[in-house]
This record gives sequence, structure tokens and C-alpha cells, in this order.
Amino acid sequence: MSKSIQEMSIDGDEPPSQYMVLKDSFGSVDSSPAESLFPIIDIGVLSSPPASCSKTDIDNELEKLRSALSFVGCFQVIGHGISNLLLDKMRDVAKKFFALPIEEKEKYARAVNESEGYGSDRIVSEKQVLDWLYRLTLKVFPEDKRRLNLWPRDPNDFRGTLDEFASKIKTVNNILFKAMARSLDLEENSFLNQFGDQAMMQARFNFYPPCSRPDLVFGVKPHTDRSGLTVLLQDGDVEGLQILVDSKWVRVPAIPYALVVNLGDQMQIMTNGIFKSPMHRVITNLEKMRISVAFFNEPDPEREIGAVDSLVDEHRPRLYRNVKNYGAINYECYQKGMVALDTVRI
Ligand SMILES: O=C(O)CCC(=O)C(=O)O
Ligand SMILES: [Fe+2]
Repeated sequence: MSKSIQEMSIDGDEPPSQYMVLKDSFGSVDSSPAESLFPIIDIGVLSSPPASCSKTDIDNELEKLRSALSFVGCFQVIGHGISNLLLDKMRDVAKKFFALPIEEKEKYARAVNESEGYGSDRIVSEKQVLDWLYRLTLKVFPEDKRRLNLWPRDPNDFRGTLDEFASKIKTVNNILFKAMARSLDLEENSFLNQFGDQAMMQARFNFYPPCSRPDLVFGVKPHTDRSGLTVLLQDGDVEGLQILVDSKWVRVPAIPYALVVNLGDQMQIMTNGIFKSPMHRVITNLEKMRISVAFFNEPDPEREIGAVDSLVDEHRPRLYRNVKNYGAINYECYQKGMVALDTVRI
């Protein structure tokens, strides 16, 4: 049997060809230095403005949000109300889980045709270039859809921490969806209503072991997220995420107690293309491992979503048809190497 990513990482092996991208097919791994292209937005000012906060302060924050989402599709959030203690604890339980012996992690293994559970890349074609990471994917909302048998029992505070963290992320999402609507002069619930009360949230724990060829192997290849909105807890000090801005890859700086937010395809549809779902990727690192936890927020797959009416007019015709269960469309396209948003374009 061939060696696992972790074994190759520990032995410092040259990764096999399935992991190597053809030279320049995804652009070089070089990136621009982390510029201040991704603003830091204080959502405390938007959700419960302190008395000292003027209307101008609030409008400034909303304008930063609107402009970031219209141009780069990504920003960092502070004032999110999640304590440093809880942010560190979430990282800590993730780290402890990935440090468990393989047999222990395999208890939560992803079944062949499923997305939930622990494992490395799902192989769907021979031509596929494999990502250098392990993932643990768990549905956290709707709560009655949780598959608790896949939630690690070790470390023993994993489940409680994820439960607490996910409900905080839900609050952050609600603040952001309302702020995004306000920033476009829409009724506050214009997006939230489309997500519905059965909106889905998946947590994905990403573990990137060190790799001997960071010049040719990606942690995650370039992609856009199928979600509506993705909220990411980055590693406290190891960078890796890069976003494509004007055909240049730009590093997203690691800010220990901020959350990274990037827009997903479904919000690009709902905003009629005004907000951008950015292409992004994760690079590997020669010596350091990296851990991140992403929360993908999606509308209820049973509901049809589409551009908010007032964002469609003669100057801005409807760009995408209304869709249901975009996750399935996105997955099918991924298997065929197609860009999912292109297939729903009018
Ligand atoms: O690890 C990261 O920084 C981002 C991971 C990512 O893009 C994803 O899981 O979709
Ligand atoms: Fe992503």
C-alpha cells in the first residue's frame, strides 16, 4: 500500500506525481506580500454600536465591507464577540485530534461516497491532482442533522467546544448577512430569508502536514467555495491562504484573534454578481504544519435561491438563473473540472 501523506511528511519524501501540479498550470506558488487589500472590519460597531459610535463610524464600516466584497471577496473580522480563550481552545482541540494515532482518527473515517468524516482527498478521477491535507468535515446545523458518531470523543472537550464555537459563528453570520444587506441599501433580511431556518453549516477542520516540495504541491488547489459565506479560523501563526486578486495571488495575513471571511458562490448569485466569490488556494510549508477550521454556511438546499430583486435592473441584468441545491451542482462540476458558476450563468 502506498504511504500516507503523514508518513511521507514525517519521512521528508518527495511527494508522488499525483500531488504535483504541472508547472504553472495553477500559477506559481509565489505570491505578493500580504497587502492591506483585505480590510479588518469591526463588526461590534455594526451589531451593537457603543454610545461613542457615530452614524459616520457605522457607515464607514459598512462601506469597508461593501468595497471588500465587491473587489476582493475577503476581509478579516474583529469585534466578533468570541473570546480569545475560545478561539485558542478551538484550535487546541483540532490540534489534539489530528495528533491522535491514525487508528483512533480512522474511527471517524469518511465513507467512500460521503463528505462527512475524517480523511484525505476523495479520489474522483485519475487525472486529479491531490491536495496535501487531511480534513474532518462535520455538519453542525441544522442541529438535528448532526451525525454525532463522527464527532471525535477524543480530546474529550472536542464536542462541547465545537458546539459552543459553532453557535457563536452562527451569530457572526447573522450580523454579517444583515450588514451585507444594509451595505447595499437592502432590507436587512434580504439574504437571511433566502438561507431559511434550515440553513446548513458545515465545519471543516484542515490539517496540512509539512511538505518537502511546497513549490509543486498545494495544501488546497485553487477553488471558489460553494457556500454562501465561509468563516475561517486560521492557524495562529502559520500563513498559507492566498486569494487571487487581479490575476495575482495575495497572502492573507495570520491575525491570531481575527476571523477570515470569504464570500462563496451562492452569495455571488444572490447579489447578482455585485459581491465576488474569490478564487483561493492554500500553499504548503517546508517545516511547519498548519491547522485551520472553516465554517461553510449554505442556504437550505431545498430552497430556491436567486438574485435579490432590487439588485436586478436594466443596467445590471440578471446574471444567474435561480438554483436549488447548488452544493450538488458545484460537486458535479468539480468532478468534471468545470467552473460551477459558469454553468448557472444566463
Ligand atoms: O485552510 C485555509 O486557510 C482555507 C481552506 C479552504 O479554502 C477550504 O477548506 O475551502
Ligand atoms: Fe475554500
